[in-house]
Amino acid sequence: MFYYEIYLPINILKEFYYCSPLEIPEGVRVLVSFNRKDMIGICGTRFESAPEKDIRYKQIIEVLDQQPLIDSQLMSLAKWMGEYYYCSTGTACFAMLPAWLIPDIQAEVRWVADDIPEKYKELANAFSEGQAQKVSELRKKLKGKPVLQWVEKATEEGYLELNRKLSPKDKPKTVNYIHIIDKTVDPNSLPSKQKEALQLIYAKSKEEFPLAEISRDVSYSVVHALERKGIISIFPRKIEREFFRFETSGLKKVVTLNEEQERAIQEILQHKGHFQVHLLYGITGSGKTEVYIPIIRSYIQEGKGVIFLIPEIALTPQMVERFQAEFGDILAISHSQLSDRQRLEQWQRIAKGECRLVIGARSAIFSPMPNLGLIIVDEEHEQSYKQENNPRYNGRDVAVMRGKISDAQVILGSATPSLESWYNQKKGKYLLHCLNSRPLDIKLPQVQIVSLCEDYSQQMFSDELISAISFRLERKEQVILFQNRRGFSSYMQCLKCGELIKCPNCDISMYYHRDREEMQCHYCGNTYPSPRKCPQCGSYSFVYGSPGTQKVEQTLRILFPQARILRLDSDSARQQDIYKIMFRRMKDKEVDILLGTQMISKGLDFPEVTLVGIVNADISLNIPDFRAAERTFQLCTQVAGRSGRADKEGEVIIQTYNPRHYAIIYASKQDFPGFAEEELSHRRHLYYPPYYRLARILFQSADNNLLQEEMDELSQKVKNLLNTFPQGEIFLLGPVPAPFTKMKNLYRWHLIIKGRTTQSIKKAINTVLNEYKISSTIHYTIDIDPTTLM
Ligand SMILES: Nc1ncnc2c1ncn2[C@@H]1O[C@H](COP(=O)(O)OP(=O)(O)OP(=O)(O)O)[C@@H](O)[C@H]1O
Ligand SMILES: [Zn+2]
Repeated sequence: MFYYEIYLPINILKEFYYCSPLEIPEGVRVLVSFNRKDMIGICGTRFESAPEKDIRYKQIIEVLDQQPLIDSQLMSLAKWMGEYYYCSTGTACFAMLPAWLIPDIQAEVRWVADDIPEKYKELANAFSEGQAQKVSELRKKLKGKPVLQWVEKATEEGYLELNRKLSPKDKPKTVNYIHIIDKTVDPNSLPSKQKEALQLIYAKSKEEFPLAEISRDVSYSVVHALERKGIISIFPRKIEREFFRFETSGLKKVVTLNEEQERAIQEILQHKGHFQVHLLYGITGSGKTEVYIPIIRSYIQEGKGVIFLIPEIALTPQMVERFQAEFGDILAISHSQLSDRQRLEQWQRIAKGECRLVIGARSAIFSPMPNLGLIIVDEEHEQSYKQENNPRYNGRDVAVMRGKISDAQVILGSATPSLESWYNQKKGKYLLHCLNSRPLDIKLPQVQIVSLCEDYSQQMFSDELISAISFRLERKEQVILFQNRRGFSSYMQCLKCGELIKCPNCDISMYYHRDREEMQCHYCGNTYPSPRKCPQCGSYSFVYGSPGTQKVEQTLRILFPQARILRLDSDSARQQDIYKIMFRRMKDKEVDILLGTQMISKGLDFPEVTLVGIVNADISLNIPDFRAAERTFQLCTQVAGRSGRADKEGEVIIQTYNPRHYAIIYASKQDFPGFAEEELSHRRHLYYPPYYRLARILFQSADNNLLQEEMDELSQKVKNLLNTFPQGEIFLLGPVPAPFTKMKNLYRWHLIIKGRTTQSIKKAINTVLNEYKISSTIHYTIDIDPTTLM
């Protein structure tokens, strides 16, 4: 008998062992029984004898694969994640696999084929004519047989039909099409709206096309009127969900690299073939992509695999487009629009070595790429690399670890590197490569800081910004305005009694969204119609909080009635494909002013944008978080970098109530090294990262009294904890109520641990969790290297 550690998809930090007479390779799926329920797990380490003598181990019920789905390198990575992030190795393993590979044991299957091949005879016999059965029932009937393996294969081969709970993306999609019946009608004979619509339809010069193509310009009722007149028909058509592609010209861009780019490529390729982390610091618009491409090509030519991480695929179409043109078929694009089925297919193509380059957001770091040689993390400072639910990992840090395990080269690139990476470079752990200028002698934009303090209190736009916008509009150039707050206003308060409209679940003021006339909680998503009168005193007059993009848009439309304005934030982004549309309209110069939240801060490269205005730079500065200055510097520098990227000289105006804040001053000079110097000295004095490591234990409960009692007790115990460490080895903050004291109906407290080393942090966490028995009714989560402490 052999004994195996099995990794289960549950977050219990404990080892689970099962036995089997078979020799099972590490990394294959197995079926086991856990708490009397069938569960799929991943097979781990094998032992020749029982880990503990007096325990009777349960047998592994079924082995699902011959070959490991998780290779030894990814398995080492999963184990490291388990150790480092305090998640179970199982949750880490399952984060690496496409959902389709995790069979639903409660699903129903039906025999659908007419013939029965020899190999499935037994399986087919277990079905009565046309009847559906649960996989678990089949297992009972066919005891000891590889039922799950059969079911998976027979489904694949079309003998069985598995009733999966399909995600919406897997369901076939139906869209309305327009079919032109009568091509001879004179549009002028129709009422004006119908006339315009028909002109548009005829102009398509296609007999059939999706209604969506004209739905921006024509209302449905008008189209419907044409249908009633028998000129056109509207019919639904099932369409394949197409694989996500951006239209590309297909033309490779040819650039002559400048000296700095050449040097960076040379320096990096000197270390080719081995683990080494490189930090590519290049100012905005310096052409980092052109540095990545030859390095990637050089790896691919040698038959090695490359993983390229970007923060959010939908927000970086220009990058994807460039890569598509350059690498074509060997490129796999991993993004959230893929259906489970497509994700599986792509995963298989990568594992087979058909795709040598993967581009995707953080989870692409788990791609089963054989012979991995290079990992690139673009915009490595981005918070979106952090996963905020289990396993709570940071894609950038996992990338570095995967590079180490696979002996691959790692490049972290940014115009505003994280202080962690900058510090590692200063210590010599990472190698630094700089791009200090834009190619073709293109100058950085002129930046002006405008103080809102005296002259403009209460005003959204300064005279400086207004006249700069007018100037650019006159010259038919484009403007980007940045306001990092969505909605209309940050709160709504009764003028008479002071009642603030709060979220009942979270006890936080709700945002007012004028477009939908509703109040929204930006933390839990709760919404309700905005009140006409105060729910407390019945008065009809309200004051509104700080303006969001909707309010800015309203003001802009009054100030510049002629301008074509496009607002882009996650409210407007709900309309499908809005980002793609924005991209095209900006390129075709159908937009004069693009207004948006941080969604527009990344990677945009439009040659006609010559003015960037930051409406209020203080939004991110006022958050009570030690990263506030860093975030503000990053956002301001990145947005400012969208201006003047081609031959027309650019300009930036930053409006702020903190004109002398170092984050804003350094951002106005695009001086990252200067900012880093100053910020690092603050961090050192306050024992924050990168000098100390940070961990946060968040305690939550629906019962506030119970939570408080437990936390009082914990703070007594925690006092002793400090004495078990040498002085300065760790620092503890709390337990105290978290800045958001209540969220989604749960009360929240946290304990923040700062430690000089990972080991000290671990020791402290283990003591708190294992020795200070905290009531099991209190839910806790551990966040290592948290990006937010709210
Ligand atoms: N050597 C070069 N000659 C001419 N144009 C170049 C050269 N290198 C890059 N470019 C162009 O400069 C623009 C900016 O390049 P890229 O988008 O790679 O910059 P980046 O460093 O990623 O900037 P950001 O961090 O601001 O997104 C692109 O349009 C790119 O095609
Ligand atoms: Zn809420």
